[in-house]
Amino acid sequence: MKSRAAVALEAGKPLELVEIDVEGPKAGEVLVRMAATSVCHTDAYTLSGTDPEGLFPSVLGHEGAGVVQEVGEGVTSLKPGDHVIPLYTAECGKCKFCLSGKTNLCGSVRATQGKGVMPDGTSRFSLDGKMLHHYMGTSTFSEYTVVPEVSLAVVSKEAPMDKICLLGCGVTTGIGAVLNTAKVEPGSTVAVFGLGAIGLAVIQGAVMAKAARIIAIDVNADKFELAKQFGATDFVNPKEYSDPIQQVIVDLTDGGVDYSFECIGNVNVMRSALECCHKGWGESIVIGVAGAGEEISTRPFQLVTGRVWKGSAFGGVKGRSELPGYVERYMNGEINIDDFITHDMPFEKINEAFELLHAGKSIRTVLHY
Ligand SMILES: NC(=O)C1=CN([C@@H]2O[C@H](COP(=O)(O)OP(=O)(O)OC[C@H]3O[C@@H](n4cnc5c(N)ncnc54)[C@H](O)[C@@H]3O)[C@@H](O)[C@H]2O)C=CC1
Ligand SMILES: N[C@@H](CCC(=O)N[C@@H](CSC=O)C(=O)NCC(=O)O)C(=O)O
Ligand SMILES: [Zn+2]
Ligand SMILES: [Zn+2]
Repeated sequence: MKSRAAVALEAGKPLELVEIDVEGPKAGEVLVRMAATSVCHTDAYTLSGTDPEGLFPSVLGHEGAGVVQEVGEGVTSLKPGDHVIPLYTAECGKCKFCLSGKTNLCGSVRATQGKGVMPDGTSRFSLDGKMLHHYMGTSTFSEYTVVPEVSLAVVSKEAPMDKICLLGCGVTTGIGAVLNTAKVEPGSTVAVFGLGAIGLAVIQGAVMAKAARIIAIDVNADKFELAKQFGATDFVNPKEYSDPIQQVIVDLTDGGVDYSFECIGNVNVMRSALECCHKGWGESIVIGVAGAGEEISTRPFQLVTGRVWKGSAFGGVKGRSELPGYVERYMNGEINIDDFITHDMPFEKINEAFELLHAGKSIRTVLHY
């Protein structure tokens, strides 16, 4: 079938709006018609060419929601008409990871996902007869996409897809990093580096966890107003200080924070986020994604003296079993998604959405198919 899509033909170039060919679902696969998608910084990162797993040409996009059109052979947990959120972190429920009880990472489709193909090693997308790669197992920048059954969460049909698409990545990642990865306790002091959708969702999670003090840090002061609305209590622009930012935060907090979150993807800030943690117990959670060849460093003494460095993928959330609950919590007002959406546009304006993100003018732009 034909499908409207925005294709990443080459690194560093705008997406091309074209009609691609999409093959029907094979065994264990599902054809989904996307209703809405948003642009996450990770899409921009891959498009920039710095993602070591980045492949071109490809159909990017991983923050979306849609409706099942057709299921492949052997698919039993979904049917046409179901509303779904594609998951870049699958949940098969059977692999070593899923059975460990220790992680939300799933091993069932991750290897082929990273190679830009479906689990059978082939692609369902082509343009003028030339194969296009899939992306993150989701490829939400095509109106029709094919996704493994294990990479789809079935959610309520009552929920607006142009809002809950943000649960496919940004909102869930930030809230989950606080509640599942850090397990922030009431009364804690929290520092959040980077106030895009991920950082704002961390702030929302910290409020849910009843943190006493939430320090919002960004080099773009325009981000502070929304951070305040989400519940941040202190605002720090590193550009206004000559001291290293970790020293500024340590001085502000009588020795450092209980928890810090890096929501940028900058390895120097990752170091600052660790070093602003309190001696003896402070934990720093890396959420940001850094480019090929980038490495983190600190003095081992920082860890010897009790600071902990951790990472978080999709907020530690198991998508198939837990995302329907996130949707319910949005529907009953416990989770705020609406305030992340600074722009709504038709899908055809997707390159404008990337420009707004790069310029620091948007939090999330929702694109409507
Ligand atoms: N681990 C995971 O599961 C996930 C990771 N990510 C990653 O999280 C990061 C954030 O994503 P978004 O919120 O979509 O990005 P964004 O671009 O909307 O937000 C980044 C924010 O960081 C700020 N910033 C940049 N340099 C800074 C510095 N030196 N100090 C302080 N603030 C600075 C920017 O002004 C901006 O407000 C990206 O690296 C993305 O790839 C995103 C989703 C899931
Ligand atoms: N391809 C990248 C990996 C980037 C990465 O870490 N992705 C995050 C999600 S980012 C979403 O916006 C993640 O969940 N990672 C876990 C995983 O299994 O990929 C690279 O190679 O650096
Ligand atoms: Zn994302
Ligand atoms: Zn699994």
